Amino acid sequence: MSATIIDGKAFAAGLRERVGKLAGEFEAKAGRKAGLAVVLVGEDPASEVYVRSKGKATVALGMESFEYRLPADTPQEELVAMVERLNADPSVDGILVQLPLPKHLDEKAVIAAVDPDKDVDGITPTNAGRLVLGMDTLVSCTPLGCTMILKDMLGDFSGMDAVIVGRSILFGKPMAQLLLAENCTVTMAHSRTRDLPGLLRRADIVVAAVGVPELIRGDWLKPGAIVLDGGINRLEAGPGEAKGRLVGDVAFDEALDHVKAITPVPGGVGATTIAVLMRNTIVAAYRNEGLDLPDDTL
Ligand SMILES: Nc1nc2c(c(=O)[nH]1)N[C@@H](CN(C=O)c1ccc(C(=O)N[C@@H](CCC(=O)O)C(=O)O)cc1)CN2
Repeated sequence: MSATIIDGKAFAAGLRERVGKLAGEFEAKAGRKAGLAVVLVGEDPASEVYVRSKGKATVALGMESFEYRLPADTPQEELVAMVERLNADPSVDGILVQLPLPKHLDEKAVIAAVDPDKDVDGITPTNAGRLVLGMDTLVSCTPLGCTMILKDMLGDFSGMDAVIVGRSILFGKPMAQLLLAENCTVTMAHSRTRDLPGLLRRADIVVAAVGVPELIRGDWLKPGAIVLDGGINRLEAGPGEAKGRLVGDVAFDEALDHVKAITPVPGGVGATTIAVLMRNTIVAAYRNEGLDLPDDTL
């Protein structure tokens, strides 16, 4: 079987174009640009890259970017105080605290300090609860990107068996809620799951977000499955390589022989994350100004 390789970059480009138009219309209506504040604590190299890309994308789409870089030893109270200042700032529509935070910080308490109306990560207790209750809310970017891709590909996927590997607050848990809302039969697998190959062999949809390079082998997958790989794992650099290769949680080359469609790494669901963040920011901006979003294309 020759699988379709799902192009996350093309999906992201289309979404960015729609967000850019809405950002221009927002500025004309509100008399100001929509604004996204990103807070980075410490110097994790991957986080630095993501934060820089978020700032660039925000500006490129005609929105305002506010970037805050705090030292790795920032005390909890200082970080929470910064979040509270951003909550009160009317030029800020979206707030994102880049994760992971340094170990001494209480991640859950910091997230809980974000105003749910500005929570463009969709992970405050209020927004996580709203998602569970099936209410309209801001939703974590990568799982929302996965759901948008599935809707584009399949339209209706009611009744399909979906297995999610990984139970993080940013990915696995919101992904499960989104697939439940689409009437999938959802199973969550994780590090203590006893028979992962057995579960996966029954899955029409597999979403991997576990952070273990190429954990999921091709012959664990049901023929004709759709695989969304959210793993971004950098392998050790080989001889003569400056950097190791990026691979997902699924053994991609093996999977190609089994599945109907699969996202690559890089260029798959990870590549949609920042475009969806832009989408969440413009949605938050319209809502925060009490404006109706002009169309349904987001
Ligand atoms: N507060 C948050 N923190 C983190 C999130 C998040 O959604 N909110 N997600 C990840 C990191 N992340 C954004 O922050 C992110 C991950 C991946 C990509 C991306 O563009 N991936 C590319 C490859 C990138 C590369 O070459 O390294 C791809 O998969 O094609 C963007 C953003 C954790 N933290």
